[in-house]
Amino acid sequence: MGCTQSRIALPAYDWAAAVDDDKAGLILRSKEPETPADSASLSSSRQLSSFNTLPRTSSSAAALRSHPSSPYPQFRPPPPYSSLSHGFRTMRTDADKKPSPTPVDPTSFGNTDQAYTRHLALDLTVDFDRSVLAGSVTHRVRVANADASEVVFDTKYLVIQGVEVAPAPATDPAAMTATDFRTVDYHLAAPHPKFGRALHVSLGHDTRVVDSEYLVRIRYETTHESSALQFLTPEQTAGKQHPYLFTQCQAIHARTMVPCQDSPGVKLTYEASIHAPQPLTALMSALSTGHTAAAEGKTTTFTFRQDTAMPSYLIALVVGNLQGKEIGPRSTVWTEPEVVDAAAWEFVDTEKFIEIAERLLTPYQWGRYDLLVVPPSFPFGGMENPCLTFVTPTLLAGDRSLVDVVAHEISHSWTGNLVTTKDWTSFWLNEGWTVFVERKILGRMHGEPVRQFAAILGWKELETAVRFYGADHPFTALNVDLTDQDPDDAFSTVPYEKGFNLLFYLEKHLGGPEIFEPYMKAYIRHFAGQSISEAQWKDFLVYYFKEYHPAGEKEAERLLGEVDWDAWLNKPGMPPVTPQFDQTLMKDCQHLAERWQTAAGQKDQDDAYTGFKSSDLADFSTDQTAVFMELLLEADPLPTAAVEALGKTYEFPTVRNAEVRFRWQMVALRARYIPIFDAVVTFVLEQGRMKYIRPLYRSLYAAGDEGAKLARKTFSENRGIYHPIAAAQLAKDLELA
Ligand SMILES: CC/C=C\C/C=C\C[C@@H](O)/C=C/C=C/C=C\[C@@H](O)CCCC(=O)O
Ligand SMILES: [Zn+2]
Repeated sequence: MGCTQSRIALPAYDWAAAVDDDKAGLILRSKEPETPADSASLSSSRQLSSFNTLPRTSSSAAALRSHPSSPYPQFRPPPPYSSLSHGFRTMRTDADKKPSPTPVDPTSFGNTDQAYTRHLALDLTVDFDRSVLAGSVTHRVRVANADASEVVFDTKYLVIQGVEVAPAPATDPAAMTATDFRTVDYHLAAPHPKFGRALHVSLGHDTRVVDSEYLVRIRYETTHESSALQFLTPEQTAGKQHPYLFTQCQAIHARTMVPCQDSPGVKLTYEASIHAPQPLTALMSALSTGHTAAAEGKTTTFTFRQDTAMPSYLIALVVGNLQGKEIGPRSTVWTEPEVVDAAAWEFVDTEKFIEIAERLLTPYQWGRYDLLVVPPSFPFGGMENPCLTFVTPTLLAGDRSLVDVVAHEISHSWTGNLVTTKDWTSFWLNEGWTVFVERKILGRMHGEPVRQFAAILGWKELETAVRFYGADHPFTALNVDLTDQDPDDAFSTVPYEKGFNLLFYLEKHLGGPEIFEPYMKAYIRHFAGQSISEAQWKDFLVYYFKEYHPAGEKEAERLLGEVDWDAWLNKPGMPPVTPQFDQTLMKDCQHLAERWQTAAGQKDQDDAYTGFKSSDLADFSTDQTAVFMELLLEADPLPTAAVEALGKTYEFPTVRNAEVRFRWQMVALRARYIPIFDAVVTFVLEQGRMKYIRPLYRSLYAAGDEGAKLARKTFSENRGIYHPIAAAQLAKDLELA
């Protein structure tokens, strides 16, 4: 069953008032409430706040009022706070105030500098018999340029059936219906192999006025090629009784589900009516506003609203036999009934993560934070769909050891979903920031050595990626040229880990967490609701530290001047600075890996491995076991006897934890250990998370003739079980594309 929540509009935060209040001493003020709901939320939200951990420079008080030299004329910087009180609402994200249409996005045809979507309404029927979505989308389009004669949407693998346009009702900016729709000409451009077909819609009116708005209704259907959608047969689900559908729109698959300006530079709100066969439940990346069963008892209509502006890649839908179990005051975990208890147990710390993130950044903006455990073919660890994060069941380790992915997706509620990269060339702005916040959360939960150790594991994964591509490969730079490139092809751990390391380095270099954490809040507050470029990110960082660095502007300038920005942002390969991570948790991993390598070097000695005991790993965390195995993967391949001893000593062949199982199989494949092949095939057919299946298939493919044949055969015979995004990448990996 869908849940129903009403959304309370948040009062806008008034920086100027905050400055006055700050000077006066203690209280932060919001603007006068605009609605009774605002008033209700405001009365409970005026709170005292402790602050000013960061001394101001002498000029900063004046700067807070007006800052003519600022590259941000409207910017009134926040006072730095050491903590945020719960219930204190800082901002409202409002597409009206902060439209950020981009004139240019290398991966979108949207003419967003001319006309851009502010809101859209979906009305879709889920047809499991034909495996399509069918219905309409209505865009509320705002004219940004008086010369705009058309609006251009992205489409790929869609059947467009008709387009109508009407002037949007001016009296009600939220109204999505009009009586005077008229059919207009549209034109589908020739298909681009990666980006699909631009849909040109004539606005059809003689007078176009900047800021005027039109409703553009497009009737359409998806097709079997629509790569955002995976329809599962009942046999592919845990319950085996009902079909299932889920979507994955990042990076540029939203255009295969709905005609839209499919650029992260455009933020929109949305509403939806989804008609699904009974007894299935539909959920979206939005708040549920109810559901109604049709009179004839065959379908249920589920309705949704997302009132916080977000980019198209965050549109998400799931339809299946879903059951929810509450795991926190604003969180329910949704999954098939067969796994709901296990999922609720695994993710019990969700609320703690959200609260830590709120203290680090700003209050949670999206109302609900629900989790959906998707069937095993989900191609990623998690996807940060607002209000409803999608996660892979490979996180269900039974010991809560893999929930860092949930901390990661929660962090995206700020970095990525509130503050968004304006195009995919700076994907690291989403991911590097999110890994940074995720590890801050883990550090707050489990201590600084755990954060540092997670960073070491990340560094190892970055080294692996750079080794894989080659140190001069353009995909190993933070900024990637995506001209004529499908972002999926450029996707790797690099933006995650190199981006993290840039922020980790800056934090230390600029004076440590006491100085950097207030900047993190300021960054979110300043850019919330916007899509930004890397240049905007950097300008604000420089501006902030020159204004607020406790050692003064000159020292801040000196420190910032020492950063090799070009190497960090534009050069391929490993980062220009190698971080000194805390080694507390690393030493034991290193020691154990060295012992194995020494033993493996004594090739002819029968007793080379007798010194190893299962207790070697008894005190290791999952991350430590993973790093131990990463160290083995970095070194020369182990001899067969060592692989056998390793598996026997630590019982790796029976371990279910996906991170350990994956690395064990990688170590064995690296050694071309043929007895592992069956287990690898079992694992790659059990789940479709690309983090595991792509390296495993590639390694099997590289493990001699037998391995190569088996890899191709396994994939060819089972291609249908994989998500279209994963299947496309695997076909390339195995040279079958
Ligand atoms: C430089 C690359 C430019 C753009 C890439 C943008 C999107 C890539 C696309 O393939 C989608 C990625 C979605 C990722 C979702 C979740 C990840 O955080 C999961 C990471 C891997 C995992 O844990 O399974
Ligand atoms: Zn992420």
